Amino acid sequence: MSFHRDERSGTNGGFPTSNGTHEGGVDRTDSFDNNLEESLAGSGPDSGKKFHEVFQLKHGLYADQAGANIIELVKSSGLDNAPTHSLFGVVNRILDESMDRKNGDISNHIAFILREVLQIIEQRMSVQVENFRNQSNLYRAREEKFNSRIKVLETLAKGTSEENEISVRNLQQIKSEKIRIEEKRKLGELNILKMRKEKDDAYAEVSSFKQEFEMTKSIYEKHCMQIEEETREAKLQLEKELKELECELDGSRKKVAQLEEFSESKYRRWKKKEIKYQRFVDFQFGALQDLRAASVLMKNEVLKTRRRHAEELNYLGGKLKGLVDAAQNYHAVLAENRRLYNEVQDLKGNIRVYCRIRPFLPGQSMKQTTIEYIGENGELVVANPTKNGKENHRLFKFNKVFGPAATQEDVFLDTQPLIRSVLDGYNVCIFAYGQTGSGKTYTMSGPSVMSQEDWGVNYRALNDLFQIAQSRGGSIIYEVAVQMVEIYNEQVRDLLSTDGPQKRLGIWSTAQPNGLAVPEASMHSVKTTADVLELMHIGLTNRAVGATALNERSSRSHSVLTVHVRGTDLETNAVLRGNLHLIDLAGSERVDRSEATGDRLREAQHINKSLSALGDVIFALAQKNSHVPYRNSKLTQVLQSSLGGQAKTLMFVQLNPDVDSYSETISTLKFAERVSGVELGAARSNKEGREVRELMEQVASLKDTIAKKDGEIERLLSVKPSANGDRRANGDRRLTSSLRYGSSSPRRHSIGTPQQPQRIAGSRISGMSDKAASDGDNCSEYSDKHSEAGSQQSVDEPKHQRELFYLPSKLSSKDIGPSVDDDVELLGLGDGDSEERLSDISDGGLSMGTETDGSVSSIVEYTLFPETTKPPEKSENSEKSIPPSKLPKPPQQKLLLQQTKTSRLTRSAPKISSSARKTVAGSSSSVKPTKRWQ
Ligand SMILES: Nc1ncnc2c1ncn2[C@@H]1O[C@H](COP(=O)(O)OP(=O)(O)OP(=O)(O)O)[C@@H](O)[C@H]1O
Repeated sequence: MSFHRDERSGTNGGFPTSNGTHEGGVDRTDSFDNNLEESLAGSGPDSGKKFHEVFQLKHGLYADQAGANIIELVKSSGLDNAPTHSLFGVVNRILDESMDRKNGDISNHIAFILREVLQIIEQRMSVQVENFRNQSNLYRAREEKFNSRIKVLETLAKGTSEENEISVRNLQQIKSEKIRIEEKRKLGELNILKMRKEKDDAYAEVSSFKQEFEMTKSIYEKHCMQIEEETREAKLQLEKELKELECELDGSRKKVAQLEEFSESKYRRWKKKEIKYQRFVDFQFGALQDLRAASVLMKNEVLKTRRRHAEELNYLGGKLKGLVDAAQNYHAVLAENRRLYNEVQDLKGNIRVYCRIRPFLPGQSMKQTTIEYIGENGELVVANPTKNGKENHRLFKFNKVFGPAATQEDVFLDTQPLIRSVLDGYNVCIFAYGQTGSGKTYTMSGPSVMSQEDWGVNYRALNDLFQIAQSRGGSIIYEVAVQMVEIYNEQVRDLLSTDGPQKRLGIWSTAQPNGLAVPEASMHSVKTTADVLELMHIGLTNRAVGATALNERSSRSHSVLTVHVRGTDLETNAVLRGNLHLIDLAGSERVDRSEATGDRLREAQHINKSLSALGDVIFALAQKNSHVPYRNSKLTQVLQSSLGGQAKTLMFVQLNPDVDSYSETISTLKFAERVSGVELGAARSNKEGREVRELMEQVASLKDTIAKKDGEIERLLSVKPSANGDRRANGDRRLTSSLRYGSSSPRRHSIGTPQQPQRIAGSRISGMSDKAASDGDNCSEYSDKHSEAGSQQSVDEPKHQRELFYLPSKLSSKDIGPSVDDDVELLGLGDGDSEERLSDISDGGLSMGTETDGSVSSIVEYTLFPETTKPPEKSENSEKSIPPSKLPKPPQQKLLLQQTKTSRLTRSAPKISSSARKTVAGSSSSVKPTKRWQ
């Protein structure tokens, strides 16, 4: 549907203009459009404006073409002024688009526009109809007017013909005019009809618009309702949330209120405090002022006091200097004390032999004892109760003899001094020797570690060591570590190894200054006795034990516990190193008596061999041999650092009093007797320091001087003519002897100095065993010389039975008397060669004191100690030797003092003084060579 101009006629249908005149042509057509536009505009500028405003408000929402057109239209002329056909065009487009889109939102606005457009069209239509009605009335009025004129004119015509003719012409004109108007009227009516039709069509179209609009509206309303519903729900939700928020807000408000209240109260409190502090500060300030004043006073006072103190300090300084000097002296005195202490130990002898007799064990009460007498000063008389005869009794002398009743403590009391020496930097070796079951383990370890009373030397020694170390803590800091090894079948095993004693260990070939003979053996630092107990428990558990006929749990190995002590002097930083070897030797019984065979026999052979080597070493040391056969057994290798001129040695000789063990007892005692006669030289502390070096140098120069003088004397003596007679020669020799061994000369020599031995070659010198002969080239060389010397000196004994005698240091030829001089001469003491010969006594000249009949095994022939050897006693007991009248009188007067019978020294000096007797006392009372020495 569209409104459009009649282009063909170019008219607007002949409608009258608004001013009531009939205007033809173009003007009238334009006036229709103008009227229509006017009518649109006439519907009210307000409505157009309103419409325009609505679009102004909403135009942002219309992005479609229709909206754009409308906007364009409204912008250009306003809706009210828009031509009707434009309006219809707009309406058409809107409807087309709304049909396509079905958009509720757009339809709403379109509906609004359509309503506006339709209202405008209706208004225009009604205006048009009104116009047409007015025009029709106007035409009717004109028609009536013309009709009245006609009547007038007809009247006039009748009056005059001329006038008539004019009137007729006018009339004709009027009639033609009338016809023309009539035509126009008819055309107008036709136009009206046409317009009415158009109007009906427009109405129909509008109604369809309305329907569509209603539909769209209902959809839109539904949509709106839905939106409203959603909005309501959202609103409810929001209200709910709002309420919650309000609740929270209330809570927060309350909290804030509380906080505010709290902070308010705090603020009040702080305020109060501030006031209080302010007062306090004011008060303090006041006090400070007072103090300042007081401090000024004090300062003055202090200055005065300082001056006074300085004076006093000067005074005290003077006094303190005296004290420091005294303290230094104190240290010197302490050192001197220690030196003297060790000197006393030295004087007691660096090798000591204690004999301990085991009591009979439960069940042995009926047994006969071999112990006849135990003297106070170390005498021991043994006898075989099954045999009679005076010669059956034998007297031995040791440093100490502990009877069966002696307790562990008694034994340790005499051992204790050596422990202190370890802390002074000496090497100490304590070992127990004796046949199986004689109590070696009992003495060294004790029967049980549970009670302190039972503790043996080992535990007590270490306990003591810790105590002394602790008491010296102020001046010397000690570190103690232990190693424990076992020598079994000539194999060294670590008893404290965590892997058990399986691993064989190597040992140093030469003695190490740190005493570490077995470097591979694990070293365990110990701080308390408890540590030691724990370690020794492990060690004893690991120790190899085997069963023998003599002792069910007899140890068949040597166990060596080595305690390494390192002390650092806090004042001088000097380092002291001492080692303590505690050895529980394997049983020394004869192989044949132990009924050993197979493995046991092999064990026994190894044990015998190592004990024999021990004896060899001790005696090689005694003789100051240049070669000491340490390497002949693992035992001597391990003990090397503690068996020598620099060490102190203590041997426990363990005896089984049972008569069945008599021969073992004798054998053991002979070995011990031999050892007790050995002088190893003065022990030397392992103290590293300038002092020691200086002393060494001093000693060396002294030694040179003495050697020179000795040489001179020898030379003088040798040039003296023998014609001076024996007596004179004797006198010279006496002089020599006196020079050499005079009572004023010290018996022991200074630290580590290889001294000329103070000894006399005896009439019998022990032979050398096969084993010993094999002890290196040196040994054989020495043995040859030795044999030669022996052959020269032996007078009434077989060549192979040679003996070595020692003259006590304080025993001068003068003391002994002429007869002793004779002996000295006889023994070749005055002969320069004698020294050499003495030192030539081979390493192998000694052996363990095991007796054997030689029938069991050639290995046991290592028993090399000659029974006839008579070493002099060298300990302090020498000086306290028993006078003949006080010699022990064993019960039943069984003891026969036969020593003079076989001892050359005593035999040739029957009236020898007590000091000479002590030599005798130190040897066995009965001397009889056995086939072993052949
Ligand atoms: N002085 C003593 N007092 C009491 N009992 C002792 C004493 N000496 C040793 N015994 C006991 O004698 C027995 C043997 O002692 P022990 O085992 O010490 O001998 P051993 O010489 O070490 O033997 P082995 O050579 O087999 O090791 C043990 O039962 C021990 O308790």
